Amino acid sequence: MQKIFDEVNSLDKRCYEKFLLSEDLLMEHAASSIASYIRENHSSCKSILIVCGSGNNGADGITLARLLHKKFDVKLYLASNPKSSMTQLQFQRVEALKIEIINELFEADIIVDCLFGTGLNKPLDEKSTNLINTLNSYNSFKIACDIPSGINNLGQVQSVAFEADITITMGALKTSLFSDVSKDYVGKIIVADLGVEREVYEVESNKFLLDESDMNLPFRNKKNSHKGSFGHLNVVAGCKKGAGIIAANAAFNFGSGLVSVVCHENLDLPYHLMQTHFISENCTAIAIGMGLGKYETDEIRKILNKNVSKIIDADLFYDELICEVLNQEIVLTPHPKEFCSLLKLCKIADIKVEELQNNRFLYVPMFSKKYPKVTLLLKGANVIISKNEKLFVNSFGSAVLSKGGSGDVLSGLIGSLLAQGYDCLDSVITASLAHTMAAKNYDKNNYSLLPTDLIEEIRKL
Ligand SMILES: NC(=O)C1=CN([C@@H]2O[C@H](COP(=O)(O)OP(=O)(O)OC[C@H]3O[C@@H](n4cnc5c(N)ncnc54)[C@H](O)[C@@H]3O)[C@@H](O)[C@H]2O)[C@@H](O)CC1
Ligand SMILES: Nc1ncnc2c1ncn2[C@@H]1O[C@H](COP(=O)(O)OP(=O)(O)O)[C@@H](O)[C@H]1O
Ligand SMILES: [K+]
Repeated sequence: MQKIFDEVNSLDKRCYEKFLLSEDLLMEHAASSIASYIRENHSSCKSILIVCGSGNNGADGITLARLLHKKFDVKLYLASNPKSSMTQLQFQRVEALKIEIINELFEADIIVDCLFGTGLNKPLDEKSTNLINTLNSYNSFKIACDIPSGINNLGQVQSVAFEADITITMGALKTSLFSDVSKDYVGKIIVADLGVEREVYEVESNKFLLDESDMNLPFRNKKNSHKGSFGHLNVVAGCKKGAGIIAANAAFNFGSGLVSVVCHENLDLPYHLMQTHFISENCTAIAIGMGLGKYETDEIRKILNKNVSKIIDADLFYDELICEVLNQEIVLTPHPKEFCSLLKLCKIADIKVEELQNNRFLYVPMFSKKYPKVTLLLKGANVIISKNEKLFVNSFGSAVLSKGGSGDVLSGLIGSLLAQGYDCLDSVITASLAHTMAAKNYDKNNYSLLPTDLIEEIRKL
């Protein structure tokens, strides 16, 4: 996993003070990383348009122009006059080189966006909005320097933002790159070193971006085993029985030794799933909430108080009963609307989905601070997983998963790992990664995935 930071100004400052690196040197490395990327990946491109603002993000762009001058046909567009001292210094250097400054935007082979970086501190004016809209309308290959212009430090986009194919971000990963909103703008993200290795530049952090290698699949290492060695998951099915059956199916395919669907009615289940009318005596984990609908409160309360691992999803986030179990070591997997209801029920905030989506990295820690024993997975384009003080982002998901039933598969995967003895956080991290990797491996198209296709891909991981 890789560290993520809410801000990096203090890390830049630490480089000046602790390692005696100058701002000029850091900037040279920033620009040099983009130059190397272009030389290595787009050597046959001809024209490069670098669009610069008045601050140090613009200064990165002006520096880049100097580095690429002559090797490529570089044109600089200055959206405003150089303001910061570094921008002015870099500008004097390109003036000495007589690099061409243009006043009209054009569809170059590559566009590098150096308009605003981490210094964006107010909404874009009409001129910047139009400029970014024009750049977005071009078919050029688009590179964002540090962060796509228009995304602020909270990962919000007020009007428009540069739609990058790749973001080359300076020094370390920033939280703002991983809001759900940002996902449509950042493209691929790579980190550029700023004169020291990343591990030297970075300090401690409690936020992490998950890598594929953080997925710890349930391989069966024990030779002397039987079905009971790999747990027994009980999936409680409610009025929308399909949800429970999908979850149960996902769980069985992810290694749980036994999976039973708990339902008062007799169900027509696939042969590998068992049915029980009440929670099994020997169950090692319970998945509940998916498609639950109306249920007898006392019965649910009894299930929620059973002393086994639990994953709670969907309808239970609208029921006050949930508040009774938030001091347990449990897993909760709400989508944004369900999380808003949960926040309201536990008196943390009364907000609309839009407010949550604009501030996911604010409300998730608020919840975890109040309920440190709960492992929370907030669904979304970039899934956020949080336990106690630590927060993890899974950015591998895609719109392939925007389908009814995708969340039920996820609940089943988490339940499966809980049943097999994983702790809550490990279950959620591995299940979430498996869920998104499986979706990534589905190669037909990005619209037709069925829960059964997703489960089929899980089988192949
Ligand atoms: N400090 C350092 O050592 C380094 C800084 N670097 C670059 O510096 C950037 C940060 O530079 P700055 O702090 O100068 O900030 P920016 O270059 O992001 O922009 C800030 C400037 O734009 C103005 N501004 C902010 N929002 C605006 C809006 N909506 N409309 C019009 N003007 C607006 C500000 O008043 C300020 O003049 C980073 O993103 C990174 O690209 C890198 O070169 C790495 C090293
Ligand atoms: N655009 C997207 N990018 C990444 N993941 C997505 C996207 N859309 C949906 N998902 C994932 O799909 C799942 C949907 O879950 P949910 O909304 O509970 O569906 P359901 O209840 O119908 O099963 C979540 O894990 C969510 O993170
Ligand atoms: K930028």
